[in-house]
Parts: sequence; C-alpha cells; structure tokens
Amino acid sequence: MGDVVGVAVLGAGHMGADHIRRLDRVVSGARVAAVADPDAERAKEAVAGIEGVSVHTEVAAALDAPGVGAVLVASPGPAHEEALLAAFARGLPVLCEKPMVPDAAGALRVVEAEARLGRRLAQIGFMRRYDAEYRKLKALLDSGRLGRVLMLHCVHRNVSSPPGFTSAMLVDSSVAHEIDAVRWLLGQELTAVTVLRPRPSSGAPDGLLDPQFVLLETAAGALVDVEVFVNCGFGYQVRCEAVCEAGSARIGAEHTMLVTADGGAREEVPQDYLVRFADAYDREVRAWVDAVRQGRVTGPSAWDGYAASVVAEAGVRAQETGTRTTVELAPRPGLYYTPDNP
Ligand SMILES: NC(=O)c1ccc[n+]([C@@H]2O[C@H](COP(=O)([O-])OP(=O)(O)OC[C@H]3O[C@@H](n4cnc5c(N)ncnc54)[C@H](O)[C@@H]3O)[C@@H](O)[C@H]2O)c1
Ligand SMILES: O[C@H]1[C@H](O)[C@@H](O)[C@H](O)[C@@H](O)[C@H]1O
Repeated sequence: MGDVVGVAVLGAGHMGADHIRRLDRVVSGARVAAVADPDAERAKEAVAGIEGVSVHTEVAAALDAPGVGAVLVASPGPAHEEALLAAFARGLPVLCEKPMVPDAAGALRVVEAEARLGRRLAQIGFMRRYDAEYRKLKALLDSGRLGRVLMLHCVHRNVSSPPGFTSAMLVDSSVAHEIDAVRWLLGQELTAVTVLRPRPSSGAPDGLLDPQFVLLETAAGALVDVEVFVNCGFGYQVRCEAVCEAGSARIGAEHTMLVTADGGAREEVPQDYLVRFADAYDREVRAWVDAVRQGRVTGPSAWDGYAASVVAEAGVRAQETGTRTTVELAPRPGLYYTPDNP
C-alpha cells in the first residue's frame, strides 16, 4: 500500500459532511486534506476538530492545496462535470457522488475526457453495489440457481424530499440508484422507460409529482418496476424482489430489530439513507481509498454514470410526455470493457 491519501472533499452538505467524518474516523489510509464549499461556514463546521485541513470556497484552490492526492465530489449534481474535468486535468483519482452528471450530454463529455486520458480516474458513488444485501442478491442471480430473471419489483421511499427537489429528480437523482443497481445485478443495459403516476400525495410539496411508478425494460427482455415515493413520511425503505424462472428472492424488508412488548410487535424503520446504507458507504469509500493507494480505480465507472444519466434523461422525457421512451447509448469506449463492466 502507498502513503496515506490526502483527499479534497468538494461540497460539505449532508453527504460531504458524512464522507468527511468517514475519511477522518472510519476509513484508514486516508485523511481530509482540503475542503471546498461556496458556503465557507458550512465547510468549516464540517471539518471542525480535524487537523491540517485547508478550507476553500473555490474548487480549484482545494484541488491545488498542499497534500491533495485524490478528490471526493459531494456537491450538487449540476456541479459534478466541472469538478470531474478539473480532477482529470490534474490526474487526480476521484470518487464522485451520484448522479455523475445529471444530463446525458455532460455525462458523455466526462466519459470522453477520461477515455482520452486512456486510464480510469473516476469511481461513481452508486453505493448499493457495496451493500451486503445487494451483493448477496447479485451472487445468487449470478449463480444461475433461480434461472433467468424475469422481473424485478423495486420500492424506493424517502421520508421527505429536501428543499428544491424537483419532479425530474425523483427519476434522475432517486431512481438513478435503481437504474444502476439493475444494470449491475442483471449485467444488461436498459432499453426503454415508461413513467406513470398516481395523483400526488397531499404530503408532497405543491407541484411535486410524488409518487411515481417507473417501468424499465432491459436488453434481454426483463421488466423492472420501481415505486419511487420521496415524501412518504414514514421511513426510508429500499426493497428489491427478483422474480426468476425457478424462484424469487427479496431484499430490503428485514432491516432492524423486532421488538415484542406490551402485547404487540414493533420493527424500527430507518429514517434516512445515512442509516440504511451506513455500511455500504463505509465499504464504498474503503474500497476507493484502498484502490487509490495501489494506484488503481475500481467500482462503478464513468461509463456506468453515463448510462444511468441517459436512462434517467429518457425517464424524465417519459415523465413529461407520458409515453414509452427508448434509450440510445453512445458507443462504449474500450476503456470501459473491464471485469467490473461486463
Ligand atoms: N449516495 C447517496 O445515497 C446520496 C445521498 C445523498 C446525496 N447524494 C448526492 O450527494 C451530492 C450532494 O448531496 P447533499 O444531499 O449532500 O446536498 P447538500 O445540499 O446537503 O450539500 C451540497 C453542498 O455543496 C455545496 N456546493 C454547491 N455548489 C458547489 C460547488 N460548485 N462546489 C463545491 N460545493 C458546492 C453547497 O453549498 C452545499 O453545502 C448530490 O450529488 C446527491 O445526489 C448521494
Ligand atoms: O440524493 C438522495 C440519495 O441518493 C438517496 O440514496 C436517495 O434515496 C434519495 O432519494 C436521493 O434524493
């Protein structure tokens, strides 16, 4: 293993602050060397008590700060393209939160820039690939014991959406996780999207189309339905059931302790992703740091980020037009034919 990696964290909001804590206290082999956020107070608060961190309001200043050898991008999606290209220009490995770049044209520019470098620098933050339950499901499906997958039924519920969350973001920020998980679980590209919606919940902010029902079609003819409901009010729930030719398998239902008392039984429901996927984020960042220290980059690639953005963009069009929308991917550069990306 190489030296301890100095990481510049871009964005010190919910995710950025949690990753800063993780780099500082959970994952060995890395340290937070710099942080950038236009909100300097937020950045200072996120690194309070951590020694040797420089605080910046400009991304470039953080990337060029002494001791920086890698970048973790946790700014809002629309800021990711610029951050990724700036990291590539400096030859810095980068872990970029999802969505890699929300619009497909911008995502393709990132893929093309990395392909021109001729080596991978980016890992995309699709942390479900590091979740123990998802990994177990993938191993079972890969084993062939249940035969071919015919359908996946997915549920993705958040207690509430943050301010500024739009109807499009239900697809390109939230369902982005299912889009990636399905591509990874089945090893197939997605070919078409349809979005239907019931009447909006009265618990959703005015004008937000929440919940939605997203139907994905895969290249080999499987169908995937996703209920996405980001103001359900009662808990953070992520479920997936695979229905196969010789059996079915379900993850995500049994997550916490079942308490039986006072003549009843009660199961706690996690209230957010930081609880439900805590172990997955730890494993994701640990895998990234370990790879960086060995001079490698593994995990979900910029191609995976691009493919997710194309499908999500088709989903947003499908949401607006109410029609089935097909997905067209650009040719995949040779760089992305690796064991991680079948
Ligand atoms: N993997 C997951 O489960 C997961 C969970 C939550 C959020 N996310 C992703 O993480 C990213 C951040 O989300 P969040 O919930 O932390 O948002 P947030 O709004 O809480 O924080 C974003 C922070 O970035 C700062 N910022 C804005 N523009 C910036 C720029 N150009 N450079 C640096 N910082 C900038 C903002 O001031 C803010 O402090 C998003 O891409 C989001 O989709 C992923
Ligand atoms: O940015 C968040 C994050 O990606 C969560 O994992 C997801 O459950 C939310 O719906 C999304 O808004």
